[in-house]
Order: sequence, then C-alpha cells, then structure tokens
Amino acid sequence: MTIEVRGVVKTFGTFKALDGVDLKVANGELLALLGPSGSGKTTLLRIIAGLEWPDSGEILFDGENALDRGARERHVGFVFQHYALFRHMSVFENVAFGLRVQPRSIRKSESQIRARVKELLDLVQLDWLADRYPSQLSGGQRQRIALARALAIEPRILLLDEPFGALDAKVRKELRQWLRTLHHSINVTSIFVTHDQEEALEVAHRVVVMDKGRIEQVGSPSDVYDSPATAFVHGFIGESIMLPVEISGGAVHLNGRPLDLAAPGDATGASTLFVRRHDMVIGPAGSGTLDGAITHVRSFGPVQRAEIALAEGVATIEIDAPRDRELRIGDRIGLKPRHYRIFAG
Ligand SMILES: Nc1ncnc2c1ncn2[C@@H]1O[C@H](COP(=O)(O)OP(=O)(O)OP(=O)(O)O)[C@@H](O)[C@H]1O
Repeated sequence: MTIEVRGVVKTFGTFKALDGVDLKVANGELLALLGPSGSGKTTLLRIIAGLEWPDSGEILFDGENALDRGARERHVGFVFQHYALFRHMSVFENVAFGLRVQPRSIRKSESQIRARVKELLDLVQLDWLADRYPSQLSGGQRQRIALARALAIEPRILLLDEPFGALDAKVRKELRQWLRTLHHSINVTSIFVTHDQEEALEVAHRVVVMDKGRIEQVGSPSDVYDSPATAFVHGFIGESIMLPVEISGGAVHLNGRPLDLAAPGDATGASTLFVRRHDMVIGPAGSGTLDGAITHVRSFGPVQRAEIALAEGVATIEIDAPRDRELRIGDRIGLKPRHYRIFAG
C-alpha cells in the first residue's frame, strides 16, 4: 500500500505541530521519521493512523482518501514505545486477541487462529514464550510480542512509535537489525518514529528529517548524512563542528581572516561552516586551514576525541582523530576539513 500525505497542517490551540507536510511512501517501504522532541513526528504518525485528524490537507492510501475512515477501517498495525500488552493474558492470547475480536463474518476458526499465532510467534522468534505472561518477559521480548500482535490482523500499514525507545542501548541495537530482517520478510509499508539518528540510518530505506512541524529533507540514509540539504539537517545528523563565518568578495572569513575554502555559489554575509568531527584532519601547525592547540584528549574505541582551542581564541571545537598518531595536550596543530558545507545564516 502506498501512502501520500498532502499539505497536512495540524494545530493544537495556537501551536502549529505540523506546518504543511507533504510526503509519499512507496509500497513496501520502511521509512523513518527522525527529528528532535516536539518536531511533530508522533502527530504525523497518529494522523496517518486515524487517531488524530488534520486541520487541513489530505491523506491517501493507494490513492484513496483515508480521512473519511476511522483507525479501525484503515487496517493499520500500531506499536508504541510502552505497548500495553494485556497483563492477565498469556503471550499466545495477546497475539490472538486481534483475531478473536474480528467481526464474525471474517473471524477465523479456532484452529486457524492457533496456526496464525504460531506462525507470528515463529516470525518474531519467540514461539517458546507462548505460555508466559507479559510480566515474565524482558522489555525487548515484550516489544517483539507487541509487533507480532500488531501483525496478527494482517495490517496494510505498520506504524511504530519509538518502538525501542524504552530499551537499553544494547537491546536497541539488536532489535534494529531484527526489525530490518523482519520487515524484509513481511514487506508491509512501514513508518517508524525515532529521535535516534543511528536507528533511523541503520534501519530505514529512507529517512524523513523533521523540525518544527516541517520536513527538512527526505532521502536515503547516505543522502541525509552525506548531502544534508539544510543547516538543521547537518547539525542534527552526525556530529558536526559549526563555526560562524563571513562570506565577502567570494572568500570565506573566520574572525576577519580569509580561509582557503571555496565559498558556495551565491552566498554572501553571515554564514555557518559545518564540518563533521571525523572530517577534520590534523597536521603540523601552519599546514592547515585552521590553527589551534590541543587542550584535552580522551581515547576510546577507534578514536581519540580532542578538544582544540582555535588560534586567536575564536572557538573551542572537538574533533575525532584516528589513534594512529598520539595526540598530547599542548600540541600545536593545523586542521584541514576533508569535507565541509557552508550554509547561509
Ligand atoms: N494533544 C495535544 N495537545 C496539545 N499539544 C500537543 C498535543 N499533541 C502534541 N502536541 C504538541 O505538538 C508538538 C509536536 O508533538 P509530537 O508528539 O508530534 O512531537 P514528536 O516529534 O513526536 O516529539 P517526541 O519525540 O518528544 O515524541 C509538541 O510541541 C507537543 O507538545
């Protein structure tokens, strides 16, 4: 099923939670809505689900208006961060629930229901937990059961709101891969909300970056990471160094000093230089675009994170350098950005 969102606006009182959102989701796609808290991700998901209505705009499922249908008639499967599994029902009965309450005309027989639940528990790889109760499951197992339950009614669309938000970092990581594999086997058009960029970049086919009720960029994980369309996207995805620069006469200046960087085509005036931490290459003092002195170093995993006071007290920045050359506090160094972007403002 395809989903199309056209010009959706939603206000709460005087607050604009969604400010003209347009989005197309392809059939079978796995899409992430990524953005900071309050950017409108959940509101958009709830409008698609039929749990909330927009002030204006359209929602189309396979080209047909979905707004005149309630949540139930939209055949949407939902998984929330804190999914309330029924505490007094076994895992098996939780998954069977949606099938048991279907209208009599389409309800499956008891043996069909049992077969379907078994199939779903196999799919989420938790068939061995069928007789347990929710309180006897780990958080990660509960969310997998919640997914099996959402899938029981064979939804045409699957919507997940921070499904792994309440879990610890290690379990989250495991479930990311699991979700990707699961989606591959069920192939239902799916949208998940997250504020965790790694989760979005690792799992989704395409990522929608939102801020203040607007879509800033839609693209593949490499599009949004390597070619951020706006200053917001660059600052939000990956860890970026941001320096205020001035563009005049076609040259980029930092604190009045020209830098050997190309100014973007038509830009002029106050702008911001963005460089990812790992794209700042350290060399000898005087050899780079910027000069500075190391004020702090921490080493972990494959990187050394160094705090560098730029010359003339312009700013202090943090960079990530490989561990092939040891950095020491007090070293004077030069820095050259391997990749950079300059955005106006
Ligand atoms: N029912 C409501 N009444 C009033 N304001 C609301 C309501 N629901 C959401 N909002 C406001 O709309 C904005 C967007 O909320 P939304 O939950 O969509 O953001 P989000 O991006 O999902 O954030 P989070 O990551 O924190 O869940 C927020 O400022 C929120 O306070």
